Amino acid sequence: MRLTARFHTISKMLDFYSQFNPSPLSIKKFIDFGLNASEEKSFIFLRKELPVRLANIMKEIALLPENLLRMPSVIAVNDWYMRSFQEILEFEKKDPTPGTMEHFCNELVKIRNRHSDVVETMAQGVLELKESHDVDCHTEHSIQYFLDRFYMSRISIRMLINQHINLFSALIFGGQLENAPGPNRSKYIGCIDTQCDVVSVIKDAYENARFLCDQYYLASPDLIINQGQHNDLQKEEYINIVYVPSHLYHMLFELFKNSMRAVMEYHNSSNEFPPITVAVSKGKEDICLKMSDLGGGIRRSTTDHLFKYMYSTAPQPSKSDAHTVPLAGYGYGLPISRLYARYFHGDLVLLSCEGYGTDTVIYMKALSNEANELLPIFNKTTSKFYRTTVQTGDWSNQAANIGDRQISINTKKHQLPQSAQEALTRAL
Ligand SMILES: Nc1ncnc2c1ncn2[C@@H]1O[C@H](COP(=O)(O)OP(=O)(O)OP(=O)(O)O)[C@@H](O)[C@H]1O
Repeated sequence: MRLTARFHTISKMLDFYSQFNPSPLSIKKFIDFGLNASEEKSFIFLRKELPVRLANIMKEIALLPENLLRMPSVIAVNDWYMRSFQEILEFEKKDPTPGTMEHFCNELVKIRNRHSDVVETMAQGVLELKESHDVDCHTEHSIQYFLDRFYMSRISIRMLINQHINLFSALIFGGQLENAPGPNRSKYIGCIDTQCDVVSVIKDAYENARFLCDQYYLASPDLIINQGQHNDLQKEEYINIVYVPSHLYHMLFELFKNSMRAVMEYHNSSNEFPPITVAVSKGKEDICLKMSDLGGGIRRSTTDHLFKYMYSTAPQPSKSDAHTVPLAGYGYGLPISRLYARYFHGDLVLLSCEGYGTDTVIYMKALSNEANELLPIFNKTTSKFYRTTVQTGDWSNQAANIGDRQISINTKKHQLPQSAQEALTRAL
């Protein structure tokens, strides 16, 4: 097919599939499906659901600011999405024969590998933009909105692909998780651990972060875990959750790295490093993990920026690092961890006291039927968002309200003369 004709067909298919809303699944649904796993059902579901999720987010890529779309890394990411979208559409009308389903599984492995560097590459694209252009408020606002949705969509697509591959790939026996430790295999349904031992994931993440910390600072803070006494439901020794352990590990590892860095830097003149404490509790609604450090805390004015993709206090990685040190210094640790928490309707909240330390709480839904996927939907509201300019602030600090944060801008409004302002202040 000629190139323009093919482009026309893809864009028609994108229009078609983006009309559908993605179908969010709960952890319970993933489990129920996995227990009576039918490859044919999964194939039929995914050959529609994957193009729907891809098309929904690809329509948003097209709405990004022109400057960003022209960055080489963004062009590369866009190209991967186009290819993967097309490859899945090849199965649109095929009969679910064993051969077709095996081919489908192999294609999913190929797609998963193709997209493994998407986070870093997109981050690189944003850096390329920052280096070559002045980024205005509106562009920054759009990028923040987009990246939250784009990365969330990616988490969800990888979840679907991983479940299918883990359950049905001939290469992974018995549909179990590749790296599940031997005796634990039966607890896994795809990549979900039905009895995920929260404390062992905490210890695992701590040990790996501590390894990095020891290498860099030649010392590291100890870990104290408090659990059980806050356990609202049953006074069991170990708190278990039905969850994706790799997601929990990702969040904890990022938080440990941050806390360790803060503790080591804040107490650099002494040989004593206060421990990091993690409290674990199980309530009726949530399982909560609170990590507390005495690393000197964060300024309140900085806290507003911590979940922004365009902010990091760590040095930016050089381009040559992009494939060797994943995410190092992109400043994506907190925003991506919060997406993992929110993906199944949990959350990640940070509260800091400057001059003292920081508490970070991870919330996870305690009930698997309430742990529903949170997915971005492409619709008129989405398109309108990218077109809307930043609104003029209506508080005296001349700030524009943008979602849950504030950005200072210059308003065009005339100010009262100094004497009138003083008179007004006195009158009040
Ligand atoms: N517990 C903490 N104590 C003090 N400062 C913190 C803490 N957690 C985060 N920060 C500050 O927030 C910034 C952003 O953290 P984030 O994890 O998002 O990115 P990063 O650590 O800079 O880079 P990356 O995680 O991508 O390697 C950190 O650079 C650090 O300055």
